[in-house]
Amino acid sequence: MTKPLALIVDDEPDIRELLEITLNRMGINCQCAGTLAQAAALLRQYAFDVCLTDMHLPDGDGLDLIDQIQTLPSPLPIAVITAHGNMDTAILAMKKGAFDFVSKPVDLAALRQLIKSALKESGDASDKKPQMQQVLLGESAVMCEIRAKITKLARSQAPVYISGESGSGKELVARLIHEQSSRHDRPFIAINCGAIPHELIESEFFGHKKGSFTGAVSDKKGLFQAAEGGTLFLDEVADLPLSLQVKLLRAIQEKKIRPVGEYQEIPVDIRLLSATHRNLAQMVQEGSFRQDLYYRINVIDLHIPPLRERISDITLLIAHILAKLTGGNNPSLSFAALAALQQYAFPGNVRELENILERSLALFNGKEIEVDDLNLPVSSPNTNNPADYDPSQGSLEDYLEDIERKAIATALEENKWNKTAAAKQLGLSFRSFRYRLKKLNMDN
Ligand SMILES: Nc1ncnc2c1ncn2[C@@H]1O[C@H](COP(=O)(O)OP(=O)(O)OP(=O)(O)O)[C@@H](O)[C@H]1O
Repeated sequence: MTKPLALIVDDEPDIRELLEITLNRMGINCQCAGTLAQAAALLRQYAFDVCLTDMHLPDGDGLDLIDQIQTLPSPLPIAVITAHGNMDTAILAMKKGAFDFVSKPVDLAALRQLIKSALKESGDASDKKPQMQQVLLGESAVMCEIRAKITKLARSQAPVYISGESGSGKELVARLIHEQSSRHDRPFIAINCGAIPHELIESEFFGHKKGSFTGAVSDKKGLFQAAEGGTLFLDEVADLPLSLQVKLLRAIQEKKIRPVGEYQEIPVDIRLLSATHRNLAQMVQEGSFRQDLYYRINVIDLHIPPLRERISDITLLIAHILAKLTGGNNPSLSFAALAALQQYAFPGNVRELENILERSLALFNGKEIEVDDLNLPVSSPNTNNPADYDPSQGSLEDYLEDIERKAIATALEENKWNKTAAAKQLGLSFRSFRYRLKKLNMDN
């Protein structure tokens, strides 16, 4: 088996040597460069598996090298070495696509861990990825973009902050990032930060030592350690008490935790993902969420739009949810029921759609799900859609045709007028799509 090859870029010969010896001991061959120009020459000459670079170089900085590596036909994981405490540079580097960072003075154990993860990542890119357990459905342009982003983000260690309304799919997105990452064979630990009593939260996160407080009858590992090597998903991160926010910030910055009642810090290797349906930026302004923590967890921001803003995804979601609930024996939905769902604002997003369909299955006549079976609350019309039906303005048929025309026009536009793709997005066969175009005089 050929040994992996690393590119080390640092202008200080002593550091280059230390890094080279450390990597050689891990069975990794190295090429070293003291400047950006030398690094560029080596990148043209060799196929590297990983790159480790200092930030300050005589002819530029590490960020330039990140840019350069992103333009390679198959970009390799690049990690940056930052000055101690300079998290801003580390964040900037990760925003630009760096895999991870390590701060000076370089902790060799942390460096070895980082290099192992990076090599696993570059190896996994060519290996077969695991079969996905979950799917993020939706053919709207925004959902296609989110899927592409997930694939890209899975290759990095950068903290991702997933925003979006309740039930819009934030946890699903977090699981997908984990499943597609090199950490997929390690734990994915999801914590609902709002569900843990404040007095227990520190011990839940970081663990505790026996006797450190009443009730601590034995040593206990916390969730950070449970997620070792994997991903920690902090759901409802806005609910974290301020006292824990300081400790979390330290854990992220130092990549170390200290269990309650313990003197020694323990290194931890986790990928941090977080989410909330609340407006975290506003909470920072109000002083109820620490600004420094906000910047650390929000290195990459991924926003999931509410379902009412991607109505074209509804048909696909309905088919998927009904198949899941009925084991593939999908009942059909009347046209009016579908139109009613397309008109609905879904304050609870996809989770609410799941609940509505589950309830309707208990109520429908066994043939077709009708509007009444949906039991939709009357108070939440979708303001992204045409106004409520008013019989004085025309027949129901005209009204429904209008909705259909708008849905088709949107799908065509989103798919750059590709009819096959538009039909797929709407969950229609091509034949039925063509028929509708003709019926609505949209086929010219
Ligand atoms: N695009 C999608 N494709 C398939 N299923 C989805 C999609 N979006 C959401 N779901 C499903 O909807 C349900 C709610 O999603 P999820 O729990 O990820 O939402 P959330 O935003 O994390 O909610 P909360 O803010 O309440 O924690 C789950 O069953 C999830 O699998």
